[in-house]
Amino acid sequence: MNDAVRVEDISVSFGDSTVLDGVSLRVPSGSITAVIGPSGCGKTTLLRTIAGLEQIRSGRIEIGGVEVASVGADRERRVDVPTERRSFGLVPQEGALFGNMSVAGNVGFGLGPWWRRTPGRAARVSELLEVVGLSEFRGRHPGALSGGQRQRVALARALAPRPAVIGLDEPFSALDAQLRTRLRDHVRDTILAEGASGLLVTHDRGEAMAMADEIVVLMAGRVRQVGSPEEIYLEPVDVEVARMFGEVSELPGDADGDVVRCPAGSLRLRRPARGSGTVLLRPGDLDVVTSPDGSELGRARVLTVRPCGEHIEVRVSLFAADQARRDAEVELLVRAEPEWAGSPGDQIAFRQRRPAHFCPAS
Ligand SMILES: Nc1ncnc2c1ncn2[C@@H]1O[C@H](COP(=O)(O)OP(=O)(O)OP(=O)(O)O)[C@@H](O)[C@H]1O
Repeated sequence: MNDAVRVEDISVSFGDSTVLDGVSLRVPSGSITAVIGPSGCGKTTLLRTIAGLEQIRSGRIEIGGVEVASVGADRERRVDVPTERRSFGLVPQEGALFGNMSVAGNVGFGLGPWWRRTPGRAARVSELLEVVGLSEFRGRHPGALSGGQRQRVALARALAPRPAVIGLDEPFSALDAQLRTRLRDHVRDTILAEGASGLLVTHDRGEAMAMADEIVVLMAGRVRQVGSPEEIYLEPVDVEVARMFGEVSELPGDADGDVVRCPAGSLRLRRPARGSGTVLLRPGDLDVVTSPDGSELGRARVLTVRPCGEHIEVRVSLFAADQARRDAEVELLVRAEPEWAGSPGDQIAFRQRRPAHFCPAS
């Protein structure tokens, strides 16, 4: 598959400070890649650099198979295609629409200045308003739209000139949770149906996991991990990435091939490993045993019970093997079926439901 975006080993600095340090990533054509990372890790800078709004100090960038930026090892700038000639449509944070133009005017602006009579301009604007479901709002001004509608106008404006790639910068951060969830699917479907690919930057793991085919974890200007949402959730490269992608229990362990010994017992591993390190358990990795059948790993005391719809999340405390060392108590998250009726203070048995993930000590 061709890549809609290919970023190779780019570095970007502001004065003395290096904000992106040897970053590489790709967006395969017809897919969406999300870049996720904590505030200040360089997400917006990365998007602006691909768009041509910041310059690289080294590396190279290709969009739609065309080299748009490149700096050689000798630091000589070889290629630097201006923003408007890169096939990249940027949807900035909170849309950044023109308040004095109508919805149709904003979308048409994506095709170039209004006085330029691009052939088929009116038809393309109508088509896009239809696609984003805003045909009846074409004459309105952005001030009279909801946050979600404004984002859809911003997306239509970015899609207007048929770019190879749409870059989305925290597109839903100003919207409420319900609307955010609905718009995710709509935006993903629209981008792909228009034949474009997407590069989403966000700090919201739910957004990245719901929208992206591939996730790039960026930390302090460097790529820490690249993988599918499932890989990053179940096999994070380290504890920091694991925590970023949801609740996780961290236990010290000693791995020996397919098995790791830890305070929760001897657990099967997803991948063979050796030596000491940290066992990372997602809530769905262990579950509460309601009818004992010999597969139990151990017993624990219930601390808290949290119903989550499809299942119940139960925080438990393991009984320290050594009764003299009560301070060695370990907390774990386990999952129970919705019909389970336990409460804090109860004793439960638990078993392993899914192989565990292990990060060797570095
Ligand atoms: N034009 C600039 N001049 C100097 N420093 C800048 C400039 N733009 C960004 N920075 C710095 O670069 C770093 C990365 O900023 P960037 O906005 O890319 O991060 P981010 O991951 O998008 O953060 P957030 O999630 O908070 O938006 C920050 O330390 C920021 O202060």
